Amino acid sequence: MSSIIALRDITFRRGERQILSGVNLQVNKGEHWVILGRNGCGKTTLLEMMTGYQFPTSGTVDVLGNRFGEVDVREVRKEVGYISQSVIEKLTMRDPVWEVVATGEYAFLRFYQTIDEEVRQKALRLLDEVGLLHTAEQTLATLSQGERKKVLLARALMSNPKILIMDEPCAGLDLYEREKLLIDLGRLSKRNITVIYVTHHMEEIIPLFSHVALVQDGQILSAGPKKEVLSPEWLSRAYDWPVEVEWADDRPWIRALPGGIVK
Ligand SMILES: Nc1ncnc2c1ncn2[C@@H]1O[C@H](COP(=O)(O)OP(=O)(O)OP(=O)(O)O)[C@@H](O)[C@H]1O
Repeated sequence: MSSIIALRDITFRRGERQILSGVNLQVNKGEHWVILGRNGCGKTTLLEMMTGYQFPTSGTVDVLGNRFGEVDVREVRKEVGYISQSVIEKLTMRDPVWEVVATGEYAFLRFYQTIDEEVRQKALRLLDEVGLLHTAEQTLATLSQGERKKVLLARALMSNPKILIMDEPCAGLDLYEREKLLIDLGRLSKRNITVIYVTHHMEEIIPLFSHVALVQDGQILSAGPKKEVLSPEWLSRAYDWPVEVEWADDRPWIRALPGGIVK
């Protein structure tokens, strides 16, 4: 099995604060992972290790066979799509939607250069795939939160990434917008792409996902095939709260039990 991402013996310190310790996580080809854990446990920091935006204090990070620290991280990043609220905040709300998507083709925003017709057509095709072709000429500002997330997905796919990393893409979406976005994410199984997904909501773990990592206080509490990891025992430990898990439509649904803290 070939490794897409391998984090080995990672520790990450910031001043006095130990943010990650003893983290080992391997993502293989054909797997799609969800990372879960309480606020502040280190999920986003783990994603930053994978994208090379942070370097570990000790340990190694290999992405697509490249060891960070030994290669030009910018080259590796071309193969990695990233979707998060911070990416939306960097986009210009006054730009037409098709142009926002098209700029995903380039490693930088090309304010002063014209976009090739070929690139424009590809952007329109991807917009069509997420059901937003009719918005192509509108400005990004006129779209709903859910539509903006879909634009971000189309934009991330412009560069044909091998890995797609998503940090809470469904945050703030209503049930309708969430389900529509999840349908688009489900279609990623047809692409040769590895998905890494951070969320606080178990019901977003659609059948696409094969594996789950539970993070607690900067350590991996449990990691492996989703049905093994998403047990009431592991989840109750990860969230310090007793829970029950029910599977419906191959998605886990969680019920928090009354009664409080598990220790
Ligand atoms: N620059 C920094 N300096 C010190 N501590 C930091 C810094 N950045 C993050 N941290 C700490 O590292 C811990 C992990 O942060 P991280 O953002 O990875 O958590 P998270 O699991 O993604 O949280 P959330 O679910 O709330 O988004 C937090 O306790 C945070 O306060």
